[in-house]
Amino acid sequence: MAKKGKGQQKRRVEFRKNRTQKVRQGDITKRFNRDEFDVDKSVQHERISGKGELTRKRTIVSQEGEDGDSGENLSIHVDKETCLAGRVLRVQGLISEVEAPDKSVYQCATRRLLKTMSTDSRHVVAAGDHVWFRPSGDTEGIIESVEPRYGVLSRTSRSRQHIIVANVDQLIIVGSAAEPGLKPNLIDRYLITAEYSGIRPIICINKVDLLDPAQLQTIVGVYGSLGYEVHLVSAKEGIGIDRLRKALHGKDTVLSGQSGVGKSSLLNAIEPGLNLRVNAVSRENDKGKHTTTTATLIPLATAGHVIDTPGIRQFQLWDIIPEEVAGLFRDIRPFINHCRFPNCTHTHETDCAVKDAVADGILDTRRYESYCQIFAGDSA
Ligand SMILES: Nc1nc2c(ncn2[C@@H]2O[C@H](COP(=O)(O)OP(=O)(O)OP(=O)(O)O)[C@@H](O)[C@H]2O)c(=O)[nH]1
Ligand SMILES: [Zn+2]
Repeated sequence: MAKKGKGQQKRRVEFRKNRTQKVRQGDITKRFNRDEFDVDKSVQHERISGKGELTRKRTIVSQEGEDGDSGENLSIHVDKETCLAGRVLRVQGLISEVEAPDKSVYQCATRRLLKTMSTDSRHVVAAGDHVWFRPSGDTEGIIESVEPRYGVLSRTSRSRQHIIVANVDQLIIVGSAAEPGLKPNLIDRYLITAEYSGIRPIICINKVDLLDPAQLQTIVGVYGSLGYEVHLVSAKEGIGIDRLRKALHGKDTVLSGQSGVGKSSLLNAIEPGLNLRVNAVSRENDKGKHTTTTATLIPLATAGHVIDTPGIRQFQLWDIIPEEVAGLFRDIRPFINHCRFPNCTHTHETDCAVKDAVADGILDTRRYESYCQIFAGDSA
C-alpha cells in the first residue's frame, strides 16, 4: 500500500463525499457503471481532453474544479482531413504501434509538442490510447493528439502514475474451480481494483469439468447478487465458451488471474490462433526486450482486443489506501455511513454497522473476512 500523498488525500475527500450519499442496496450496481464512475475520476492524475485539444493539469483534476485549475491549457489542432484515428496497441520506447481503422498497423513517433507535456506521467502516450496520427507512407506516422482516457490500469512508481493500459472496458477475473482451487479472496482483490479503476469486472471460473458445478452455487450466488456477471466455463470441455466469446466481442478486455487457472487455454478456446500471438508477446517480454509492465493489445478476429500481459496478469492493488477498501466493496459500502465513528475501520470498533450487518447475516461473512485481510494489507 502506498503512502498517503496529496492525490490520495484528495481521493479520500471524494471517498468521504461518496460515503455521505445514502446508497441503497439496489443502487449499487448503477453507481458503478462507467459513466457515473467517470465523475469519480478525480483519482486519475492526468486528464487529457480530446477532440484535438490537449489540456495539461499539473495537479489532480477534480470534476468539481476544486483544484487542478491552475494548470496551463494548451490547444493542439488536429487536421482530421489528413490525420487518421487510431488505437495504440503498444508503446516500445519512443515508438508506438498504432492500429488504423482498416486494421493496418503504423509505427508512430510522438509529436514534439505532445512530448513536452509528458511531465506529470511517464508516458504521454500509453497502450490503449485513442489517438489522431498523421501517416507518412504506409507504415509510419506521427501521433498528433491523444483522446481522453477512461478505464485506466496504472501503478504508482516514485510517486508518479505509470499507465499500464488505458481505455479498458472490462476485466475478466479468471479463477479455477480446482487445480488450483478457487481463491475467492483473490477474486475480491481483483474486484476492488476494477471498481477503483472504473473497469467493469467479469468473474470467470474455469475448469468446471473437474467438479460438480452445484458446489460453486454459494459463491456464484454471492457475486451474482452483487450484480457481477459470473461465467462458469471449461476450456477443456468447451462449456460456457460461446457466452464468454460474446462477452469479449467488440470490447477491450484485460485478463487476470493466478498462474495455471487456464487464461491461455480460454483465449485459445475463444479464438484459435490468438494464443500463439499471446505467447509470442509473452516471450518477447520474458527476454526483457521490452518493458514487462506496459501492455499489448491483441486484436480479436472480429472486433475488440484482449490484453494479456505478464505484468498485469497478477496485478496488485497498487495505490489503493486501506481506508478506501470498504467503499470499493459493493456489499459493505451501504453500511459504512452508519457506523458510530466516522473514521471506523470496521475491524475493532464498537457500534460498527458493518460488523452488525455480518452478525445479522445481512453481509456475507467470507466477504467481510476478505475485507479485513485486504484492509490489513495481508497477501491473498
Ligand atoms: N481440467 C481442465 N484443465 C484445464 C482447463 N483449462 C486449462 N486447463 C489446464 O490447466 C493448465 C494451465 O492452463 P493455462 O492455460 O496454461 O493457464 P494460464 O492461466 O494461462 O497460466 P499462466 O500462463 O501460468 O498464467 C494446463 O495444463 C491446461 O491444460 C479446463 O477447463 N479443465
Ligand atoms: Zn464500521
